[in-house]
Amino acid sequence: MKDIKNFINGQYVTNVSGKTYEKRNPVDNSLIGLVHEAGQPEVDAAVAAARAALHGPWGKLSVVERCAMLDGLVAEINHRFDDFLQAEVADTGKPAHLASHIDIPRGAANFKIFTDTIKNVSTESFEMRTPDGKTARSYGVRTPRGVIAIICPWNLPLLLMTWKCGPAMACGNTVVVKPSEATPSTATLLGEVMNKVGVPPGVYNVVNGFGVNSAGSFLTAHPGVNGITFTGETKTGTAIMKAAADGIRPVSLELGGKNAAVVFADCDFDNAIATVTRSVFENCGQVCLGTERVYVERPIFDKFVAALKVKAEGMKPGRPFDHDTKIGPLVSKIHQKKVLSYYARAKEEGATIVFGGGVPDMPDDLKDGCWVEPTIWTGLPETASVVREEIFGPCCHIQPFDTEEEAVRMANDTKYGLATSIYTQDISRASRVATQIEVGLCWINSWFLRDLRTPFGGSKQSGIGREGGLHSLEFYTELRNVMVKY
Ligand SMILES: O=C(O)C(=O)/C=C/C=C/O
Repeated sequence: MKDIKNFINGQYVTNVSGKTYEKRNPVDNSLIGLVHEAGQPEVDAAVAAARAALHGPWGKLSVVERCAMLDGLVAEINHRFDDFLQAEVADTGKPAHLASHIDIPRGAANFKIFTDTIKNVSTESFEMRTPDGKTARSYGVRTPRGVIAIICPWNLPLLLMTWKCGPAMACGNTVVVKPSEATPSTATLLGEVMNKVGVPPGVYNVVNGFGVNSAGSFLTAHPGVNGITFTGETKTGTAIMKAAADGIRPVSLELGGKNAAVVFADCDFDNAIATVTRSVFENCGQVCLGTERVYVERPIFDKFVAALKVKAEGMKPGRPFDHDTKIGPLVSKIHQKKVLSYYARAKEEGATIVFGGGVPDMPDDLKDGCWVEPTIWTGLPETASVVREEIFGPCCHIQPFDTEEEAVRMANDTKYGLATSIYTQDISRASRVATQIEVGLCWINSWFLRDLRTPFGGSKQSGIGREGGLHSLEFYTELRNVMVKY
């Protein structure tokens, strides 16, 4: 059984309270280990260590020296690929082939993109004539924002944590990470790698625990935190934004979504089916960019529904390292209960259940896992709960449309604005629709393709700010203007 501790000032520590909670494997509910819950004393210690590290050896490194150290981190994460893979799969239950193609490679790539970017960034400079006939020159200076609180989710634990740690540390900040209580292992393991490559103590800290009245709220309320970056549900984002207001701390928020796919009759049908299958069911539907609303032009509606049903039927659930496993469980019993409540709601509201809608019949040794069936609905109005609310499971509702205007109106009819995918071979229509849909990210004939230099983030209630490439500088640095007269 694992002993999952906090990582503060370069040391693995338990806590003053002695409080622990069980971390169970979502595949079969077996006990993975006990997590030592960080309380106010541990959060205070982590923030103090991060503050001290800003002014220690870390703060004295040049940007090139800092990026060289982080490149060592990239190599060590890749060297310990299997350790991260085992930890991530145990915490989440996701298929090993998914974690080994997405989660773990991105754990390293999320540092590399920023060590490549940050050391090549320049700042602006202007010259002006002064009223007394002399000259004045301005130049920009970027400095680290300070201590960054990183609150990250359970669906892509390593990916989404390093997507924030990468730019934060490359820009010279120090961090206190609060992983989801459901997935503490890879963030905690990363502490070993930080020590191995010589990242000074206090630069990277991990406090494990829950949100409300726990490590999460202690951290976001802490006056020693200079900025808060969060990926997760919109209602938690609202609470974090309120906490950040005290002390005027900036936030970078990537929140919930109710993402649409818009499929026109002229699409490459096989590509549309294959890609929508991924965007609905990948990671058991637990991807913030995933699709839960599918709009299909009427001439191909029946054909599309039938083809997606065949894909859902082929989604064999199973153990992560079984080669024929196509889909894993949800991350926890709590989340399984939430998703099944929406499955029941859809039935009550009169949905046609094309496929799924319940719990798959699993072998006895897996029956106690957090399993749900991949599910497809049709026949509901746009006002139905499963069409309006984020479920975050392997499910979607498919709605026919007759005109481009109708498709855009339905896709935009949501408080969210994270991601959309559009399927058509008419490039003019693709661009026309893509610029009308109110989201932060729009893929055409594709999904979840990621160029890490591009702006990433949500519109409306799906978030604030953009992270990626140079865009991360806005949140992870302070920009100072210096003027000299001569
Ligand atoms: O790909 C990324 O950088 C990213 O942030 C993915 C987010 C997925 C959320 O569930």
